[in-house]
Amino acid sequence: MFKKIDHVGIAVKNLDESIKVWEGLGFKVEEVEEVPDQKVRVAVIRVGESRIELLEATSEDSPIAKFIEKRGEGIHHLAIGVEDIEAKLEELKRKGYRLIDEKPRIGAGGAKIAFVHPKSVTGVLLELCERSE
Ligand SMILES: C[C@@H](C(=O)O)C(=O)SCCNC(=O)CCNC(=O)[C@H](O)C(C)(C)COP(=O)(O)OP(=O)(O)OC[C@H]1O[C@@H](n2cnc3c(N)ncnc32)[C@H](O)[C@@H]1OP(=O)(O)O
Ligand SMILES: [Co+2]
Repeated sequence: MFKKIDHVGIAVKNLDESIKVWEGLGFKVEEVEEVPDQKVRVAVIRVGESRIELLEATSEDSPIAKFIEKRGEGIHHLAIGVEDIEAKLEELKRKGYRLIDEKPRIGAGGAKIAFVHPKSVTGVLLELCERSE
């Protein structure tokens, strides 16, 4: 059911500056994409079969803006690749996990994504991610 660690999301204040930092480390940003539904701009770095997502808020009410206000920059979420996101959501709902998204939404790269509340996952914001690749 779980395919791989799809990506780690990192909340940053300024995407362009953060890209310089991460590329200085030797990483390569593959693409930068805005995801209006999530009020974020994302820089995607591939690392083997996984990705790092640098996330900048595109509005004051973005979840990233609120996160940074409260906790500063840093690791924001863990995304796991799944075969069938609807089936997984059903299962977790049945088991009593607190779902932020009952139905998947469209995320970066057109993936189907859904979040599970950190209060249900030992303090980790968990993202389920189904890609058609
Ligand atoms: C581009 C796309 C993609 O991959 O394709 C993305 O990733 S979009 C990535 C951006 N989109 C998202 O994050 C969407 C899902 N996130 C959300 O719906 C929200 O951010 C929530 C996770 C529900 C938190 O929102 P809320 O308004 O409740 O904020 P809050 O500060 O009151 O947080 C409530 C409690 O959760 C904790 N909390 C908040 N954000 C957290 C995080 N990222 N990791 C771990 N804990 C977190 C807070 O410390 C607080 O705990 P205490 O009460 O103990 O202090
Ligand atoms: Co993500």
